[in-house]
Amino acid sequence: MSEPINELRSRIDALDAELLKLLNQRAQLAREIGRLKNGAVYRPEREAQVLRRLKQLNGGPLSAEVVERLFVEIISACRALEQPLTVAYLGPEGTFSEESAIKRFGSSAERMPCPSIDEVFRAVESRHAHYGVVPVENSTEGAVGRTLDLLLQTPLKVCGEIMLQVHQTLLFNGDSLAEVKRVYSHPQSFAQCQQWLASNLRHAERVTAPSNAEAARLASGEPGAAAIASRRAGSRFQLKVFVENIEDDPRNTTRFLVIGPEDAGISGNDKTSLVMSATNRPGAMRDLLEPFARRQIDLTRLESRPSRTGLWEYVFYVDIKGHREEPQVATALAEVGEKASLLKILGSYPCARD
Ligand SMILES: O=C(O)C(=O)C[C@]1(C(=O)O)C=C[C@@H](O)C=C1
Repeated sequence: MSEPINELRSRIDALDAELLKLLNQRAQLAREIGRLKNGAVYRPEREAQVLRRLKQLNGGPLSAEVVERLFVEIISACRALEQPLTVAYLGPEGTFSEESAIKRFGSSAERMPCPSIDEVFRAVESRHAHYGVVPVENSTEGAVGRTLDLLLQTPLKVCGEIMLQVHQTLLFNGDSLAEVKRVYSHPQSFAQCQQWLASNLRHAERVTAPSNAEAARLASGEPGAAAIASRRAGSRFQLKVFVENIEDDPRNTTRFLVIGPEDAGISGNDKTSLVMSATNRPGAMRDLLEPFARRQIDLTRLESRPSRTGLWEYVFYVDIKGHREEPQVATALAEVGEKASLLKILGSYPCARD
């Protein structure tokens, strides 16, 4: 090996030794914090602040995204020294839900795949898992109705959101697209790849599966079968990545919520999720939202769902900017509470995008 490379490598060795020492010092401090804590070990607001600060400090050449990924792992390892956490998600392994759970909790948290969104809620409610990760909306396909319905009923709180750019991959072990006789996928993924399928796989039979990972599993055992799923699912079931990024909208993003026993403290850039309903009279909804408008509190989302208590009655899912404990937000919420026939505060949590 050439002299300059050896010289650079020995500098890397020295830095690695220094990094290792510093990482263990950090882990030791986290452990001490863990001993002083009463209550939850996981503090979403603090983790959001740590990541935000580091991304601001970052001078490169590492990108903000890489810095975030590295420090999520460091925090994950430190957190696990305080207490090992179990995170339930919509399984099986290889789903986008699993990817989003890793994106937030890192790989030192234990993961519990669940067969349905209902089971994720149940696992956290029964304390078999500390936290749960559930999909709530997709930028192409809209709301995930089951999650919204369960949020209305659960005693759990929303303590985080995760935005995941969803890239769909055609996984196939053959040699050409002409050999694909059947495609397995989840209905949401089919919907996200409609144009690509219409132009490239018009003649293949489409078979829906309960999850993308299950689609990959089915395709792996059947010659002439392909799956639309994540790369992760492909490597889990030994399927070749045949075509990448086949989603119709390259910005295709799914938003997930983290549910747990408590919501998050104030991080300085937060959101609050609510469900509310108004009596059935003209202008009722406008009146309910007025306390937010008057204080210039941003609404980032408004979604209606049948209330299931009466025909043509609706509940409204609203996300606002700000934390429920911030004075402006707290007084607006109190006003809304007086007017609404139902107001449930689902939780406050750090915004996923700063
Ligand atoms: O600051 C804390 O409360 C810690 O426990 C430390 C730490 C970290 O590693 O930075 C770990 C877990 C918490 O969720 C937040 C931050």
